Amino acid sequence: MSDAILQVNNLMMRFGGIKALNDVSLAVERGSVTSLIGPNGAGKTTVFNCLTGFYRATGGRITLNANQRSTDVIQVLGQKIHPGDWLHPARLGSRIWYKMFGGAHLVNRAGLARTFQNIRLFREMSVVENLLVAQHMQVNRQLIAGILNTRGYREAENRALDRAFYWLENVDLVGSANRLAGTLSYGQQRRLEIARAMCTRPELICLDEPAAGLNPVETEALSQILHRLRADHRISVLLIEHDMPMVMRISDHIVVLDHGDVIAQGTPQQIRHDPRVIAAYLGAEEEDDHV
Ligand SMILES: Nc1ncnc2c1ncn2[C@@H]1O[C@H](COP(=O)(O)OP(=O)(O)OP(=O)(O)O)[C@@H](O)[C@H]1O
Repeated sequence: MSDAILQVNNLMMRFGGIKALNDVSLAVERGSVTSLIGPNGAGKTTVFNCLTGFYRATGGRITLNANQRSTDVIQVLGQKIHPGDWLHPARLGSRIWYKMFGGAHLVNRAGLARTFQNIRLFREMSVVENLLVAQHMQVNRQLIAGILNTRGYREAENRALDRAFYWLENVDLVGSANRLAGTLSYGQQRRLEIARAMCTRPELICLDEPAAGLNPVETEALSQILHRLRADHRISVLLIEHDMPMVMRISDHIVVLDHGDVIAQGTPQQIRHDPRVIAAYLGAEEEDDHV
């Protein structure tokens, strides 16, 4: 039986006249690694941006089933108010509420975290500070509690520190905890981004090209981390990646986008031999060289 942590139905995204996403439907099974692949400009990052609230989708439905509840992502990001809503006070009230207080933070709180194609760390902060900042939504932030240094405040701070070191250990960065994030190697910064996302306690993590710019040793270390996220922590992973050997090795399910449409989905074995994928993404005559 299907147990999808993320269900995307008929997602559409337009930028003026450009249709970045036409009609995208996909599902991420709980505890799986699902990869989103496709040629440059296919719409992969746009899907991530719609999932995480960086863009407000033009149409479709996104349902996140995490933290023991179902979240309508498009609703919590805040939708336009339509004239018909005035006839339904409850719906109108909810729309006004999410217009005022909704946003990407609610998607994160519902159990989804992401990393970016271009690394976005606080470069002038230490590694551990980057992880503490990520937790500010969960930590007791009351000004008075901080000034009085109450027991509750200290306990919350200690828990945040424990969680930061827990994830630093998982991504093999404990030894660099006090270094400035900007001084880490590229591979280390990528791993720190994953640790930072994990500090927000997601059940689904969306990684945008985490292997970009990594050497083979770093790529292997990254694959191991993703394997542990799933095996040891039951985290579901949605991955955008151009490194085909890695995608084929670690994915349970692959979704292929081209020009804003899903042109194929299936197991790595099925995708490897799908003629539409080969034609659109890899070049039919170069099949053996790339996959
Ligand atoms: N903010 C934006 N404004 C206008 N067009 C955009 C915007 N964001 C994306 N697009 C367009 O949407 C299409 C899909 O872009 P997207 O970045 O999602 O592709 P991608 O599959 O992630 O590509 P890549 O593999 O190169 O990162 C492209 O034609 C792009 O130019």
